[in-house]
Amino acid sequence: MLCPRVVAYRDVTREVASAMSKLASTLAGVLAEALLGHKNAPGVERERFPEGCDETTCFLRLNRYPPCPLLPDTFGLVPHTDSDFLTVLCQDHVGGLQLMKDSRWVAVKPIPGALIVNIGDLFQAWSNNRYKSVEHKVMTNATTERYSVAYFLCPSYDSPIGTCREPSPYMPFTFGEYRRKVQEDVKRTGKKVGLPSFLV
Ligand SMILES: O=C(O)CCC(=O)C(=O)O
Ligand SMILES: [Fe+2]
Repeated sequence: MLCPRVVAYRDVTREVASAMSKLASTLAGVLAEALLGHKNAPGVERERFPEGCDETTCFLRLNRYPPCPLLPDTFGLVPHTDSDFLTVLCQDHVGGLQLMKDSRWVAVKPIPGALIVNIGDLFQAWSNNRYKSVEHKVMTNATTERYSVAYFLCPSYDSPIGTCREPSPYMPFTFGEYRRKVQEDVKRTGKKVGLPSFLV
């Protein structure tokens, strides 16, 4: 039998996941429509976009960043882009998230109750680069532990990512092929190459 505290956490997690999931798919549908210029274009219905995403393929991650008093400027998370369609992020009051804007790192100020939405690599590919996968990182705090919760909107591994309009600057690929290539590139070069590996 689960203890009452575990049950309470599980129920809260379920509620948070369900709210973030609704928000992520609604936003993805709206952003797709904005590019296609009309609702329910052939093969792209707001409720169905992105195809292949459901509760078995998307996931929620709890990030914990312990305080780091000895070394200032330590990464909690190294600079990266997310390998999904989009990410809905909830951060606590501590701060530390930064994103790349106009070649400079900009701190994302925590606002109580606000969610952050980051475009991921798959949306950049599908949109033919109209939407940009944002590079971001997390810096640790010397004295205070930080938490964030991230919901990743991703499809099944066999889902083709496709494009909003041909010709696409990218070769056709499935999410599984993308993930494998990212891992291969990391092993080979020490870092994620991402979409440039799929340019035509
Ligand atoms: O903790 C954060 O604010 C960012 C988390 C993140 O970028 C990730 O989980 O991919
Ligand atoms: Fe991220």
